[in-house]
Amino acid sequence: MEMNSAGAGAGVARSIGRGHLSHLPQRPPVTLAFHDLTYSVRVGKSSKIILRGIHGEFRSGQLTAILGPSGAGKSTLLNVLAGYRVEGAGGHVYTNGEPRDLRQFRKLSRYIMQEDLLQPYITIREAMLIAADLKIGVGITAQAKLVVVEEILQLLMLSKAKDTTAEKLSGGEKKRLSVALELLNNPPIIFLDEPTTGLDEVASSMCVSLLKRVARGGRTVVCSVHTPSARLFAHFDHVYVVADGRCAYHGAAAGVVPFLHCLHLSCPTTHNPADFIIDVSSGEYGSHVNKMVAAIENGRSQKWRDYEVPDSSQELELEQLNSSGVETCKALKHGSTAWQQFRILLRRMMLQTVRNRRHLLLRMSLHVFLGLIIGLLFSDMGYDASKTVFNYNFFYVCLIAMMYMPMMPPLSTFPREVHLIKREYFNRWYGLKAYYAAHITCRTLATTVFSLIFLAFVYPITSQPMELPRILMYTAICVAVAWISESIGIAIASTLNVVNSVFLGPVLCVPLMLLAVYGYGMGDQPLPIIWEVMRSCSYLRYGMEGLVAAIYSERKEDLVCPEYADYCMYKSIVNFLRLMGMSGVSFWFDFGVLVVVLLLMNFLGYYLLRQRLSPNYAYRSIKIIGNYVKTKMIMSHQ
Ligand SMILES: Nc1ncnc2c1ncn2[C@@H]1O[C@H](COP(=O)(O)OP(=O)(O)OP(=O)(O)O)[C@@H](O)[C@H]1O
Repeated sequence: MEMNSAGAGAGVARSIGRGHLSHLPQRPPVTLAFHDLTYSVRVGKSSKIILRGIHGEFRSGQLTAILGPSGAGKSTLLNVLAGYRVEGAGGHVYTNGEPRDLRQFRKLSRYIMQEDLLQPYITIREAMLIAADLKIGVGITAQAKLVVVEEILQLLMLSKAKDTTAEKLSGGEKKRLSVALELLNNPPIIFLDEPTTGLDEVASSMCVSLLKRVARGGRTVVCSVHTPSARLFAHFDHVYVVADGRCAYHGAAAGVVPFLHCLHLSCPTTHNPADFIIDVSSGEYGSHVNKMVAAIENGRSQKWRDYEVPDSSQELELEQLNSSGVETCKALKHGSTAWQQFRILLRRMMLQTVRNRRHLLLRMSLHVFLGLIIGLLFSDMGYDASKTVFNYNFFYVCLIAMMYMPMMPPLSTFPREVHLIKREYFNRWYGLKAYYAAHITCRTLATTVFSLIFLAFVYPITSQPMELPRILMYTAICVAVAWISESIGIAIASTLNVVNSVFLGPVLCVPLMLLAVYGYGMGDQPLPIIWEVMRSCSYLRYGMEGLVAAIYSERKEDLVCPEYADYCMYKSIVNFLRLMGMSGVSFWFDFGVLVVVLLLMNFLGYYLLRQRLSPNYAYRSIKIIGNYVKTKMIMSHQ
């Protein structure tokens, strides 16, 4: 079995070696160096040091592996170097010998995270073309983009699966697609967090071989790897071992065994050198970490760096790829304008929405089902003078349906989407404004269609007035409430995870629902100012007044008192409105307030999402205060 997989792996490596990336724009090589790098986090009252003044250098054209025992700080090092974690980091980072400008560096580097965050209902080919439109933009023709995409798919051996949607891809294919998407504008530095985790031996070998090939094109490729096999280990040009936040080895992969030998630690010939150095670093063979850190000077020593002379043919390839048409670093900005990004993202979101048939069907059935149930519960009550209060309740039930149904989907799906946006936004696929505008447009369209389906059932079944202006006004208020509720859902889900979002959303609705109807039925008697203020905080209140205004305002005729009823107390609409304290309601005022609330909620959602992706000083301060209060509360509780 081992033999077979080894053979397959070698075959894969050979075939990858034949791939080309000639159509990609050429970039200048970037060597990344770091001196005295530290990273600490606050844990309660104290701070925990994760990286302890380490040094190192990752060169262009080389594939670097960051190894180490679990919890040593590999991912943290990758996050800090990629600029993904900035707060709590110290030390100096240099690119090509110059101090790193983080803003500029983010344009140069791409970070492929451990999770395969892909759009599930989009095929590989579509995903690549969409990414090409976003990243390469209109600078090249559609035909040229196709060539670039085909070239990368071939290199990453994804051509056979190019018409398969991402949800159906194997683990290895998903990983390769993540890499392929980031290769599109040929970044000079690529960071990968554990690209082989979850892959079998052959898939891991294929993945690392292609990364080596990508590196050979003049890129700096750095990945953290969990216990690589001996064969996988041999692919790496450079190995950086982290042990308890310090550098325990920094040099050529082939130098690991001689390095350990110099420290009187002999790796048995049958042992995988990667396993051995990780075992030694984790203290399994005694306390040797200090010795290793001292020998390698916490990463400063270059002694083992060039232990083996690099292959000259590889050098040649590197030369060729970087010899002509090199674009400047500044060219690595967004490839498309905000308007183009909006259109491309909207197309992608529409595709996702339409292809998620099960979800669409579920939402549709739910709206039809609730439309029928609510309609039948309040059937024919629209003109019935003996049921005026029930009709009023129908308005309220309509609002609650229009609040919950659009709010729940973003609460459960958007937190995951935020992770995807994080990756794409961090890797500079698009601007957040374009994304948010496309997201709101796509969601709004779906919500409008579903709300109309719901209203198409309840309005006629409950015998509301069949006058066009009233129908339009009723629909406008319901749809506005649905949009606001959806925006609130998005704002909550922009900040919290699924569990907390799904808890907070419905809980938050309870006071909104209570405040919406508090004080109605007391006539024109004024409420205490505090209740007036609190009531005005619930957008549902404006929804309620808007619906009442839509159906009852300026209605001259009385409602019909059925024969079976002895007495109809609320036959006169004017009297009913007076009793409810709603005599002066104005549709346009309530609709106007709802529009303002809608705009505010959308701004809030955008602001929270932006802060989640790149928090500003004020937001960070609020978080620190929040954490401090939380810690205090926990401590006082103990
Ligand atoms: N925000 C944080 N708060 C507290 N501790 C943290 C935080 N981030 C990381 N750590 C700790 O820092 C150490 C290094 O974490 P890191 O994820 O970098 O390890 P790793 O080497 O990648 O581990 P693994 O191989 O298991 O993924 C761990 O002990 C982890 O618990």
